[in-house]
Amino acid sequence: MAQFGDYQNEIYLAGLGGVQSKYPMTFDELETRAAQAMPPSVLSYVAGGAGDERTQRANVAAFDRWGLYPRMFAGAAERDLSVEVFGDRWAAPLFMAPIGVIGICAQDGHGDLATADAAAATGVPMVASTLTVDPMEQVAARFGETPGFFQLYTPTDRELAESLVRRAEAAGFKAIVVTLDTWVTGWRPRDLATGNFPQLRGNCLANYRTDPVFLDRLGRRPEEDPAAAVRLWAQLFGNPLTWEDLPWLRSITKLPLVVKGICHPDDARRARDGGVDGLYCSNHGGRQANGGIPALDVLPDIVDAADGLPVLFDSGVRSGSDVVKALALGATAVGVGRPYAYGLALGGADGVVHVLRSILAEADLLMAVDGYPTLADLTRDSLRAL
Ligand SMILES: Cc1cc2nc3c(=O)[nH]c(=O)nc-3n(C[C@H](O)[C@H](O)[C@H](O)COP(=O)(O)O)c2cc1C
Ligand SMILES: CC(C)CC(=O)C(=O)O
Repeated sequence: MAQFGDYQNEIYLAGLGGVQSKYPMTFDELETRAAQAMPPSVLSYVAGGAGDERTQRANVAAFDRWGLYPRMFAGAAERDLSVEVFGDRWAAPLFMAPIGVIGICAQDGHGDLATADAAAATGVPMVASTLTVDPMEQVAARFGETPGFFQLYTPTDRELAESLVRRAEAAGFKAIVVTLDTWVTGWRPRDLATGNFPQLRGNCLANYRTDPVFLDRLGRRPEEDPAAAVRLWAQLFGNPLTWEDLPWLRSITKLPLVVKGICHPDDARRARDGGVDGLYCSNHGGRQANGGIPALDVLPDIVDAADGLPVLFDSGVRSGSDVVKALALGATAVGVGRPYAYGLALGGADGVVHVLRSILAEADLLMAVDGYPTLADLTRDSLRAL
């Protein structure tokens, strides 16, 4: 049976044949090399966070406070990392978190399509942002057999929101992920310093300029007046939802509904009671609020409050061992964010595939050497607080 850890052998065999991997093997080197490959404003957009980025750093550091117990005589020669998520069996509990305007991270500007290609090649699902550079239908068409989710930034115009969701359903997305923490962007000093953040807007309109409701509101073709399209987008972009809106959100799709940004157990309980199908514990990678709590620290409380509902998790995941720890703390599946954006900057779809395969290989080999043959073997008791 093929195992994710086999990627290690491939790399060693290539090395024996005199071919060294063209991609970095650690996150730090990945970020350093990607930084050289990206235009400064794109780099500051991807790498930066809110305020002095304490929460962003704390997300990463939180993983250091847990250690995995090694278990012997466990016979983990073969591992099964597969997991069922909303009726689909994924080969591994890993997915690509939504990254708005990810297209601009690729050298050719079509990073959404390249990310979808990487999803098809690896079986690792992509959560496509509302803010893609290419329309969602084109992104979804590249998924192959791999399921994909659509992430909704809920516009103030309900009809527009419903239209985006209808299109996502028709395009074959398997779930709707509504992001609750970014109806306005947080204070982001790096973007403020480059002053280029607004330019991103021109690149993130694909799903709007192809939407009948948006076009109706615009009243003319976007090419006729691109600035007007950007203005309308900015005006409609973010809706500060309240609990009163949850029944409406629930009503606009038959697909599984997941809410992203849940970091308090009371919110988790209330969302569960409101009929969502999954919770997504994330603090947006520290890009929205600084001075917050590392997402990993609240994950166990969210899992308890979820009371059996699937819990997706991201924020600070940099390696396979991070993935294993988040799973042991109860995540159903774990999201990779910035690392795959850097892979994209270095090698397009191929670079993303390398990042995902490396993370999966490390997770798989850790489960092998530490004696955890299946995900069910990973529990909170597998971890010791350091
Ligand atoms: C450049 C960038 C753009 C993002 N855009 C979105 C987005 O469009 N929608 C969304 O829900 N989250 C977005 N996020 C947040 C990610 O989904 C995820 O929560 C975050 O990257 C996790 O933090 P990490 O990358 O440090 O692990 C974005 C993150 C980055 C780095
Ligand atoms: C353009 C932004 C609103 C996308 C986003 O969610 C982010 O930058 O974190």
